[in-house]
Amino acid sequence: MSKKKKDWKTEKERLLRLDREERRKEYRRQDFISLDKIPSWREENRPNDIEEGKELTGGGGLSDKVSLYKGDITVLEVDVIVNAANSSLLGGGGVDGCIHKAAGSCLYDECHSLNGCETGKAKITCGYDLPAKYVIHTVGPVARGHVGSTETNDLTSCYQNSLRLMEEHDLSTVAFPCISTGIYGFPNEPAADIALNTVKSWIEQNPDKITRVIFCVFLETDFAIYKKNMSVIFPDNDTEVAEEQLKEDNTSMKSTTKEESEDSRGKEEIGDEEEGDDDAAAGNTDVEMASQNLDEHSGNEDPNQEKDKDEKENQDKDEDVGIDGDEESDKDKGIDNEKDEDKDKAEEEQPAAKAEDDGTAKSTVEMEYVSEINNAGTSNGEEMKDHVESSEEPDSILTDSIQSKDIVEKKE
Ligand SMILES: NC(=O)c1ccc[n+]([C@H]2O[C@H](COP(=O)([O-])OP(=O)(O)OC[C@H]3O[C@@H](n4cnc5c(N)ncnc54)[C@H](O)[C@@H]3O)[C@@H](O)[C@H]2O)c1
Repeated sequence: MSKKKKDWKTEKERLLRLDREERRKEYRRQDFISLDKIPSWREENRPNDIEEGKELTGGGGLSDKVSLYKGDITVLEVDVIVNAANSSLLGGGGVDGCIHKAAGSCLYDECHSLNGCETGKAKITCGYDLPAKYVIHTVGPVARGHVGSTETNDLTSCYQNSLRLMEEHDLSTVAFPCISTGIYGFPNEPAADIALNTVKSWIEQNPDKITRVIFCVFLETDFAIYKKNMSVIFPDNDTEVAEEQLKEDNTSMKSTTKEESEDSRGKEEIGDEEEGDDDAAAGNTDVEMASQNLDEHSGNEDPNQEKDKDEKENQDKDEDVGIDGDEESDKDKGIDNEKDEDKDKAEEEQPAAKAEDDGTAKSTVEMEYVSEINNAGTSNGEEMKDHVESSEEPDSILTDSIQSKDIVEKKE
């Protein structure tokens, strides 16, 4: 006898009324990680001071408000985790797949009511069975290894819009994955630079609005990049040398980025012409703010009224971008565009993430991403346990990860 399907609005209202202790009983997994178990960047870099019993001097600065965590974002007990979603918001693979599996089917149902999301924008839902109270879904740019001004603006908007949506809901602890650096192919280093600098600027402008931003990395590559960059971008209050290093790095970064943008300008100008036409038609701008008026007690206001034709065109454009893992199949589009099928049918047809190598540039990025994923571990060096347990969700995503592992084995 299958479990009675829960209505997402009722479930959301019930869960958001619970206090922490009561909510903890509802987490799908009990091996969650509470915030007090995650050291701030400053604490992480002054362990010997703590050992020697020294009072941590300074503090209250930026490095107290950020953390670097290596592991599965779905175990973090924070106000909100950010999902690197696709424009359909109907799940897929990678971190999106993990979050949907860990949150349960109500997440899919609430996402289905949101009618998609444009690149660079963000929408918020309840966290349901996750230790996080909420999930902010943002859609990163499909970079495929190239970074022009559009990709940079779109990724910056993902972080800005997520932080502003968090503030609108009076939330103060948030965890970000490495948005767009997986199947969307945004190079890891510039993506980390955008993430760290956008978050830094936002905290400097809203110091009292944030308790902690956790950069949740999954791959060894990202862990090394963030560790290096954070010691420069979030220096300890009394570490002068980092400022000097920051100036040097910025100079070198500027010249590299300048070269890169000159290099990609050719590609981008072509892209812009096409995109310009679309954008003009769609009336979209890369950094336009997205916010969603949510009445927490009655669930989401239906964004359909506000979703105009342009946004729909833009959404279709996203779907045409040809990223297999994200493209909704025609059947799925049928669900979206024609009539609201019941959940079971929709669930069977959730877009299955395809991991097979289709020979495009993306597969190089994906291969790197997949080969590294097997060595992911937590920030304290423990072997990464496969935190995400099976759920009533279709196991297309599970197949996806098995497939991707097969690819790695074959490769080896
Ligand atoms: N990676 C895949 O095989 C795959 C396939 C289909 C769709 N997707 C997803 O990819 C699209 C978005 O691309 P993207 O590059 O922004 O996202 P992504 O491909 O999920 O990669 C973003 C980052 O998240 C990391 N990551 C993966 N699992 C976790 C986890 N449990 N906790 C923390 N971090 C994790 C991953 O290593 C990468 O650094 C969406 O369509 C979404 O559905 C991924």
